[in-house]
Amino acid sequence: MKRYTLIFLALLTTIFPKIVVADVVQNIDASLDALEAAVASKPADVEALQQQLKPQLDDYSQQQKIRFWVLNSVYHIYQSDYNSALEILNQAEALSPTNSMLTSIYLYKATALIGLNAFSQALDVMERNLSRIESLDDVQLKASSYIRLAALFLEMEAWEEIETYANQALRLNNRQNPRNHCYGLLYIAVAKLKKDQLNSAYQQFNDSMNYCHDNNFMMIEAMSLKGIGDVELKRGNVESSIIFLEKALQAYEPFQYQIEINHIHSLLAMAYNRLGKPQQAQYYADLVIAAPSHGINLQYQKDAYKVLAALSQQQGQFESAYNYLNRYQEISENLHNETKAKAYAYQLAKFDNVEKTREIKMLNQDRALYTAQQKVMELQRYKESMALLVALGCSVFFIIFGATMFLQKRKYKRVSELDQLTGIFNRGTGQDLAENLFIDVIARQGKFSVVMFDLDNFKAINDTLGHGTGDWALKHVAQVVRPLLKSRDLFVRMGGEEFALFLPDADADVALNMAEQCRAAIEAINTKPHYSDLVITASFGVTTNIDTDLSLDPMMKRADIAMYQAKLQGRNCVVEYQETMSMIAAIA
Ligand SMILES: Nc1nc2c(ncn2[C@@H]2O[C@H](COP(=O)(O)OP(=O)(O)OP(=O)(O)O)[C@@H](O)[C@H]2O)c(=O)[nH]1
Repeated sequence: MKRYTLIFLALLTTIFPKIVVADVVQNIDASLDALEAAVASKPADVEALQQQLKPQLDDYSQQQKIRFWVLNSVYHIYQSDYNSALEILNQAEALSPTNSMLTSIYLYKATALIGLNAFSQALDVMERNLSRIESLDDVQLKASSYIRLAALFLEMEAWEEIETYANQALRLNNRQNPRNHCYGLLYIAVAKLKKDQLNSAYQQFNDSMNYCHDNNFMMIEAMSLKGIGDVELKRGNVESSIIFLEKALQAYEPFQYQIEINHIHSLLAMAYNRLGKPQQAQYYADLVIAAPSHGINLQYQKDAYKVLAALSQQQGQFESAYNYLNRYQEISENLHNETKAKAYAYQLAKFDNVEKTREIKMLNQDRALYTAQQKVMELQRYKESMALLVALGCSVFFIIFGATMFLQKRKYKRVSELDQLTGIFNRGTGQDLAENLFIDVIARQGKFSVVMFDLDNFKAINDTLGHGTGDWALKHVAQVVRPLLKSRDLFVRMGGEEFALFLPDADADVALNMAEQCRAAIEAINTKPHYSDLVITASFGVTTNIDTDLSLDPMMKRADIAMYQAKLQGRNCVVEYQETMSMIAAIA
């Protein structure tokens, strides 16, 4: 049994919640309570109890089964049968234990592994448990788990870790659970004593002694008393040391905690020897030597042999002094080697573990770096695709914008080219287009005719029926003329109530025919539904190109003269231009 295993196992009662549900459950729990008590204090009864309980296992709930197996494993740990303990704990772990029970299973596993000096594996288990503990939401469960972890580090004599986890537990526990607080204070005190921080160790033991006394944790109070006695002895306050050690001895009486009692005996032997009280020193030293010579007892027996050697020397019994010293030397060497081996194994395991942690940390850093790089690349890709998207969007926008602009422009161009009232070409555009058409025709030496017409008495329409009626008439004139034209013919509103037709490839007959058709169509406009008194007619002047015509100007002039002639002839008629008409026009 390792030095502090008993302290750790003393925590056992914290791990099993007492469940009171039904009679059967209660009976099973009561049996398990009995087994637990036997494991802790009556090892002789354990096997019999186990044989009694095993046949009923089928009636157990899952958690009761787990409790049974864990108690079983603890018994094996007490018996130093660590391999069996590990086997049973693996069995219990596979049964889906609760969080609290799983913490116990891990810690008992670590205890068993420490027992086997498998420090690296023990640390592994403890690490695994630690990461589990850290993710627990239940603060109390977390605090209890830290306390048990500190107890396990006590077993490994890892003083720094004890302080770390005990402090952690105290902080989380926040004095809520007196047991956790009590054990936390004790562990910190032991760590300080082992680190030779005697003043703070004294203070800490004092705190744990008072607190544990007030909260009825008598065994921890007894351990604290022993701790103070130990500190006082180391500080040279021998009388005070004896007072505390005697008190501790008394406090341990009810528990019959033999290993602890042996320790106190060895401390008292040393204290009385230093105080110059050989009889008492001899008495306590003999008690220690009488205890079984194994495990932690050897540590105490070593100290006792040293005291006995000193006492023999004082009494002049040099031979026995020599023998005691030899024994002392022998145990010292063994313990030293064991301690050295243990410290070496532990440091190695710790180093391995630190290395592993460092490696994991590095791997995590690499992973973080890789993830960051991926993110940057993703961002880059995102940016690129965004840029592409924006470029594409811009292109689409500009295409749409361009097309819209083009259409708008075309629309405005057309609007600007057209007469708004009638929808046919206005004078400017119509004349330009007609010029091009004319050039094209004369280039081919073809015929080109111009027809000009003007609505008759339009002023009267406006004056009598209003401008609206005038507009209506203008629109309907355009409407009836347009369908009569060929595709290349141009229909132009020259201004007011005057229109022109530019007819490519049309000789005089074609043009006259066209003019006549238009005239008839205008005259035929049905005005009745709207304006009963309205009659719309137009006078037409027609001319066709001659060899001297190099542009439309002279032709338009001639068509205009012919149209004037049509007005003169009584309106609503078609007149072809004649040479003589120029002279009449000139006279007029
Ligand atoms: N309702 C309307 N009237 C217009 C428009 N443009 C010009 N006019 C009118 O057309 C009339 C032209 O009158 P005149 O030049 O005297 O000729 P007319 O009355 O047709 O007489 P004749 O040509 O001799 O038959 C004027 O009263 C103008 O105001 C227009 O877009 N709408």
